[in-house]
Amino acid sequence: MKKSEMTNKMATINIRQRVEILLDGLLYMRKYAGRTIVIKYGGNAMVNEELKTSVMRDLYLLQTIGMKIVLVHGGGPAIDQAMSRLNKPTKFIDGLRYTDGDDIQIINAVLSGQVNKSLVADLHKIGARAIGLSGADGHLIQTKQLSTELGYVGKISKIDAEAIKLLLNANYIPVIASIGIDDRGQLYNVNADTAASEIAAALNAEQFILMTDVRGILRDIKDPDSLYHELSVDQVQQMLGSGALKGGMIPKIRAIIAAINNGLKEAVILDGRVEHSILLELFSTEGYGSLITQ
Ligand SMILES: Nc1ncnc2c1ncn2[C@@H]1O[C@H](COP(=O)(O)OP(=O)(O)O)[C@@H](O)[C@H]1O
Ligand SMILES: CC(=O)N[C@@H](CCC(=O)OP(=O)(O)O)C(=O)O
Repeated sequence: MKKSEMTNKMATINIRQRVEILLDGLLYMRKYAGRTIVIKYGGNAMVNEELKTSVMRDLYLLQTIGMKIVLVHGGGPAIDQAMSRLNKPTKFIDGLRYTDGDDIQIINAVLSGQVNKSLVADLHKIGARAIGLSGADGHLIQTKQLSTELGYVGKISKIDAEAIKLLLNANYIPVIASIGIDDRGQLYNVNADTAASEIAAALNAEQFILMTDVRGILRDIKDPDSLYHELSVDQVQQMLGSGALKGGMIPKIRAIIAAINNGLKEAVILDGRVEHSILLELFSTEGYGSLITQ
């Protein structure tokens, strides 16, 4: 066979494969069309710029094929950097950052300003329409003080999802920073997993995806192959009690349990370091991360 014939044959196979992939995907596109998907993005999964653009492209694709995408973000590493530039010590109590009167100003600037607008800019760069909000806008994330010990760390008392719905109906991707506000206009620092969980429940989302820097829930934290593909909410509750989950995984699992108790069918913990992990999760029967079900 001549070289040009070989190339033509390979091109045909590639096109065939592409068509088959599209047809396979159709089933899932129909499943999620018009449905709301809340994605929590933050931590170390958000640090790599190339990966960040790739995640934004996946979100744009999902929106283009008819899903309502809501992006809720944290930015712990960006806050750490700002604090260290300003020589401010950082203290965590049970995974939550002690936040004094100065800190909340810095954290608001980093999350609502720097991180939020950089995600909006990334979405804009690839052609998506996004609008950045903090939880203070449209009194979206209404909070009270969680405890005096933690300073200005907020406990969510109510989500007013009106602004999100307006943006989704106008075909924007809302990008939401995890800052809360109380009745007197005081801002609060809110854990982004918790904010995303409450927003997912308020929107009655079809899917709640938490992107992080591990494959999902691991039996042995040092062994990425020990991934739990599927767990029930009772099983993860037991794991919380037995100490099998540590550090940042604890607020994540608590957020998932709360979302499911508030009526969500399921949630997924997904590896934000792997390109297109969202598409691999949503467009396959096997999934890709750890699925937690009712
Ligand atoms: N059983 C477990 N399976 C997976 N990760 C775990 C487990 N227990 C603790 N972890 C830790 O939780 C971390 C994820 O939480 P965190 O770093 O706070 O994420 P993010 O910054 O994305 O919010 C993982 O990097 C891992 O070190
Ligand atoms: C109260 C509290 O701890 N708030 C978090 C908010 C940011 C966050 O949750 O960011 P990640 O999702 O990147 O971890 C913090 O100050 O780090």
